[in-house]
Amino acid sequence: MPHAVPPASNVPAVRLSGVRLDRGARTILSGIDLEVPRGSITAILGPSGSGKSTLLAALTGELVPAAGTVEVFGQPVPRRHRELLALRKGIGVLLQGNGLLTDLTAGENVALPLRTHTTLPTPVIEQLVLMKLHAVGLRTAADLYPRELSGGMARRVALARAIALDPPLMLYDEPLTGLDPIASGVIMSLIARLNATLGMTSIIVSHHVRETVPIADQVLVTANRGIVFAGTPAELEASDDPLLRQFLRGEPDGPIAFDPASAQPSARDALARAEAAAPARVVADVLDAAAAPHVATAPRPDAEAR
Ligand SMILES: Nc1ncnc2c1ncn2[C@@H]1O[C@H](COP(=O)(O)OP(=O)(O)OP(=O)(O)O)[C@@H](O)[C@H]1O
Repeated sequence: MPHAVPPASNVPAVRLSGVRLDRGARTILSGIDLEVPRGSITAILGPSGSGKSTLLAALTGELVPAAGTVEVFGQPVPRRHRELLALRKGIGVLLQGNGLLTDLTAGENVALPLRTHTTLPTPVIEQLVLMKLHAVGLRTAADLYPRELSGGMARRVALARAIALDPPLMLYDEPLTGLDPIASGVIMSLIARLNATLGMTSIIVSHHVRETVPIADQVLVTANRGIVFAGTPAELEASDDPLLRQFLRGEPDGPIAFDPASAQPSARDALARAEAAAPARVVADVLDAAAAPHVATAPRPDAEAR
């Protein structure tokens, strides 16, 4: 399979070189050079409309760059449909809308990618489903329907489904939208825990600066059609760049031209919500109560089966 991940390699999980991304006639991002090391967590922050989701779309091949190259695990993102599908099997995606099918139970939702993309026998799939639900602290929720789940539980089921095929790369687009502070803390802890335990690489697009930055190894900030910051959380914190300070403090005036038309939850709102975030201890208690002592890992279906 062209996009099987080499078992041990120094090739970064993601590499963009000289990338320009257009939407129609508009250039959304240009001159993008970045590397995402394997095993790391990268947070992509930035004002509304600055191109964070567009960047993710380039990684999944949904958006073809107008210039430059995008590589995932050392392979250029293909354009041919068949090869693109193979690539996408190795990329788990969690979107803010969850995308759970309402007439299927939590377990059936998690089983969906396994049934679609593998030829594993049903008892094995059932076992894998339980392991994935166990990994997000919801083993006992297998028979519940989405309407019977809280927002936080539904997000965790969606996460279990996103990791069903053991993707080496996970993309999260606003994983905290609509969640209360405690559920947000649980999700962020799970993302960090799964990344470490399952040996994945994670990229998180988020407005939730305070919750996202602490679990990140690398932070990227998009603004003004480019990446205006790439560094560690400590470097972000220490930066006195007026543009970054404006964004992090949610100030409306400054070097970032906020587009009022696309002013969704402003950075200020996001920071205000983040201020109310649950103390880490509460989050840890919830996780400990919900999750098992360790995250179960599933045997990776072989490349042919996927
Ligand atoms: N499918 C599309 N077709 C045309 N324009 C698009 C499409 N998707 C996004 N855009 C435009 O591209 C720009 C960047 O959008 P994008 O969603 O990448 O920003 P973002 O930083 O993720 O924003 P937000 O934080 O509000 O989600 C916006 O002006 C948006 O209107």
